[in-house]
Amino acid sequence: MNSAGVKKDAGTNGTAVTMAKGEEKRYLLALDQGTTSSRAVLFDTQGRIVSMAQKDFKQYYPQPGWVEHDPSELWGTQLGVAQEVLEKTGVSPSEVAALGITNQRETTLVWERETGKPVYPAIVWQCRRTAQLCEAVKRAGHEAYIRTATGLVVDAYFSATKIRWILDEVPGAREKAQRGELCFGTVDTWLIYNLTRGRVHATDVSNASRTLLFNLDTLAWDSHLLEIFDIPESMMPEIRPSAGLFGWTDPSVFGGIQLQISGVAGDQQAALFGQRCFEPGEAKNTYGTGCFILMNTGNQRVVSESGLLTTVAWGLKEGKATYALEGSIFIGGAAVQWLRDELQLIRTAPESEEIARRVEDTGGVYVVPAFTGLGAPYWDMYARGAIVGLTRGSGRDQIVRATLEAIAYQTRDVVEAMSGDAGMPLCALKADGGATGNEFLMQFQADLLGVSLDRPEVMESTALGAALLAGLGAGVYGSLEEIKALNANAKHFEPHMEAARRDALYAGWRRAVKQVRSETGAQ
Ligand SMILES: Nc1ncnc2c1ncn2[C@@H]1O[C@H](COP(=O)(O)OP(=O)(O)O)[C@@H](O)[C@H]1O
Ligand SMILES: O=P(O)(O)OC[C@H](O)CO
Repeated sequence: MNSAGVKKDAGTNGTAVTMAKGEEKRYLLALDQGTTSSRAVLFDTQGRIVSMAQKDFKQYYPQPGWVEHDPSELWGTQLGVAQEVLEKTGVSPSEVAALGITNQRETTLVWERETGKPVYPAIVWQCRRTAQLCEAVKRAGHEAYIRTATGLVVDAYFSATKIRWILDEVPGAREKAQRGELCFGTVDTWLIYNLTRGRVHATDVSNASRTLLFNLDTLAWDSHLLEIFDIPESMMPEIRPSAGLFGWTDPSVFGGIQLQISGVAGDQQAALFGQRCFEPGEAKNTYGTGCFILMNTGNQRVVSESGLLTTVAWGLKEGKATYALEGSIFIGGAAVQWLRDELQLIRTAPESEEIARRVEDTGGVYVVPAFTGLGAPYWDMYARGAIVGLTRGSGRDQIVRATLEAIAYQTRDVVEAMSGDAGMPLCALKADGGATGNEFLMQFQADLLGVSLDRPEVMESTALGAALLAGLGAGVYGSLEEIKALNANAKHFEPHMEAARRDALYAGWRRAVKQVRSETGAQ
């Protein structure tokens, strides 16, 4: 590790910056710009959390199905927490070796290149306003090309139709874009632009791979896709590896000190990196409101037969990428919120664990939380939730337990699809996210998959991933092996369930899912 401060780094304009002798660069600062809050986490170079700060910001729902964020609030809250975490720990920015950025993905911003003024609010990944535009793109026969080139599906989730919407609907936007006066960016790009006071317009390969405009083979913007979505190439940021120098923060940002931004990745990919899933077949599941499962597939871009997404996990060198398969589950921890808020069977989320443990099993009860349809591998948007297998003896304990188990069953559905697509079995699962506090769920998950599950001590995998990428990009770490060797204490859950019981339980889940499928989805 190179933490002593006598090395020379490339400065703002490629000039050499020499650190003062004896000045220790002992910290890495991660900015984690999420869907509901901005966080800053300060790590030491061993990957341990020193301190963190978090601030929520407002969600805007201007019409049913529309979701927006205020770009100045994203930047303002993110800057605020970054400054706060340094102030409250008394760490000087000069002790920070590098800054990493991770972010909610796909969310789309368009601003004026010269002034930095957004032409419209940020259109959030959850926003459905461009669903019809997606239908039109499919009707025009572009679906097969898009799926092959991008590894994604034609859906309002991704950035391309959101950019197109802004160009079509904001008066004057298309003309300005054609004159090269507008910049598009996902949230990482917006933060980099502001941190460097407009000097850098760039993104990393993992974020680029979520736009529907990026070609997974050439690792560049795809001119045919830009044509399909009618987006001028001049708006697009430069694409860089996830680790390496993006630029230096403006002196005005951190009290006269310039920090190098040297790690950038979308939040799910950063979590995969933070969990050190560096080998093909290694996977992580983030158990939050929904669940996001990513499996490293190495330098092989796997085309899914089961509707999973192919995405760039990260790129560590120009022209190179590590790929991943991604499957998302719409309702994960949200099912526990439903138990608490709608059914009022529990008072707090952690209470679900104690209640689930009161019974040996659910007595054949399955909860299928298809509240908003079923995602991968079913893709049945008309399926709806159900509680099946009720008997006279079924009560609160069984329903609570079955709800937690449903999170594990859905994970197994995705993992099976992934292993089939990738032709490689899952070797172990790394877990993070709020619901991993539930040890009943963690053990049941290991049992149901028949593989071990690790829950790291440092729960902030996303921020850690950004910090480690930044450390790698800044030369604090020399290799992935060095990162792997850092202390990564985890609680380990070994599978204990017999295979016959595991299979019988899972078969029951598959039958329950069948019962909730819509006629359209079941065909
Ligand atoms: N002990 C617990 N048992 C089960 N679910 C939990 C527990 N603690 C939190 N959760 C669930 O985890 C989710 C919050 O996790 P978090 O990672 O903060 O989500 P997000 O980042 O999606 O907002 C909530 O849906 C909550 O119901
Ligand atoms: O901000 P999060 O953690 O909800 O993550 C959002 C995802 O990146 C959306 O694809």
